[in-house]
Amino acid sequence: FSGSNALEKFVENEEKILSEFEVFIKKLQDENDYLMSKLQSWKDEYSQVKKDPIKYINNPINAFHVIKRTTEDIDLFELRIKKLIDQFTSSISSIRATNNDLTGTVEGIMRLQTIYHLKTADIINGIIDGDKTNEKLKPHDLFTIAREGLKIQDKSYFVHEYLYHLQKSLENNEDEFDEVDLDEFSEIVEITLNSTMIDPFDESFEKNGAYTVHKENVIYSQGCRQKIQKTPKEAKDLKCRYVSNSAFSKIAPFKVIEADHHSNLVVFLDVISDNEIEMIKNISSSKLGRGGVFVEEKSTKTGFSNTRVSQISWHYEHEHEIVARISRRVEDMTGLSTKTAEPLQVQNYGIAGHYSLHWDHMIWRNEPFNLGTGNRIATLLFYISTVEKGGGTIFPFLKVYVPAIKGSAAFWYNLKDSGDDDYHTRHASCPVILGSKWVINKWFHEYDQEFRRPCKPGIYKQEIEDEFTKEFY
Ligand SMILES: O=C(O)CCC(=O)C(=O)O
Ligand SMILES: [Fe+2]
Repeated sequence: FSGSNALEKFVENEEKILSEFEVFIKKLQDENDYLMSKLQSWKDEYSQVKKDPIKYINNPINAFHVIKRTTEDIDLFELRIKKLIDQFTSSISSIRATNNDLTGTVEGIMRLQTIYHLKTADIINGIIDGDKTNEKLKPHDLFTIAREGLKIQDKSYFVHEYLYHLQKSLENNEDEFDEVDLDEFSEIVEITLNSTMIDPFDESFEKNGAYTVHKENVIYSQGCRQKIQKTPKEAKDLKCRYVSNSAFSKIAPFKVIEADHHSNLVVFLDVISDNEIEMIKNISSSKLGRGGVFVEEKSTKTGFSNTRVSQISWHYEHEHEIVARISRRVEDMTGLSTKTAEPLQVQNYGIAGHYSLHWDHMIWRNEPFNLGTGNRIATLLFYISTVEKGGGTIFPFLKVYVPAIKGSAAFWYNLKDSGDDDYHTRHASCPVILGSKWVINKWFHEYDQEFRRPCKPGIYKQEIEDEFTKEFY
């Protein structure tokens, strides 16, 4: 569920699963014939018993037969059926989705609801952020969503809503009762009623203890809903221009839109072709795997988290000519050296895939966060697909929303020219509502940029407790 590339495989696999299911049913039918004939001979034998049961059982051979029929013979039937089921299970085990995929997809739907304020009633009717699709949720779907929702933190508000709609449809349509296990249903209702509900649409910041987290979530939602924008006055000095940072780009300058002067955030247009994009996607497809994040404060321990739902792959210049070509281009675009940069990172987002607010640079300088060649001074982010709905990159503290448009690229400095953290560059990849999102990241390090971006004196701070924290949190 975490990448659209992987999701496409599910669709291909569904056809294979269908045909395996057909094979299985055919085998069950054959088995049915065999069992019917076995049943008949058992009945024939039993008709002997019925004539005179006491006389029958007093013969030790008959006694043996009764016992055998009701032990080993039954075991053999069970074994035959179990073997068929096992065969079916193993034939689809590597191509079916997992329970984890199911929970992840439900979590994705609820994430879209939380961030984009999508109403449960609309989702049930197939209305996705105002777009009427023909896909509706059936009562049993509501049951599954509610059950899976209970496994996810802070989603009891939606679980409650799905259950309410399920209850209503059960009342109106008696037939559907069969499809829902009512014992399990009442258990879920009870658990939900006993859990604390957090209203995801509550935008007041004064929340019981969870002040910072809550405020950050509200900012994330407001940013993705494009409610955080520069005023015309703040935007008045931003221009569109051509840049040429190298001999090559003097001949073919790049088109650039200035998005924010503070972090030199700019958006390049038409900097990677469809053909190049296809090549990149081809080399990454087989390498993509779930992207991780640091999971513990002040530790380099990484793991999977619902704050980053995407698949990534890394590519070195020697791997393929296209990687080297893009690496040369990023130097031309930015005027920075790639000598100390990280390999290209391709990232593919899946259902409601996103990357919540974060900084790209390391906010701790000491071991083990020292990258060896300085911190991540700048980021270049290519958009290699146009996302139908959602999926833009937000910089809420710069009041910038960059839409995901195929062929464009965002560039910004994570560090001030003093080398200090620029906390205002905190950014996020908004959840994809409709469509699929692919990006390429290039992270530049500080070393080797000495003459390209000379440093200036500044105050070096170890901790985040600076003016940014005071200003926003
Ligand atoms: O995909 C995006 O829009 C942002 C990705 C990002 O911030 C990252 O990978 O660090
Ligand atoms: Fe980032």
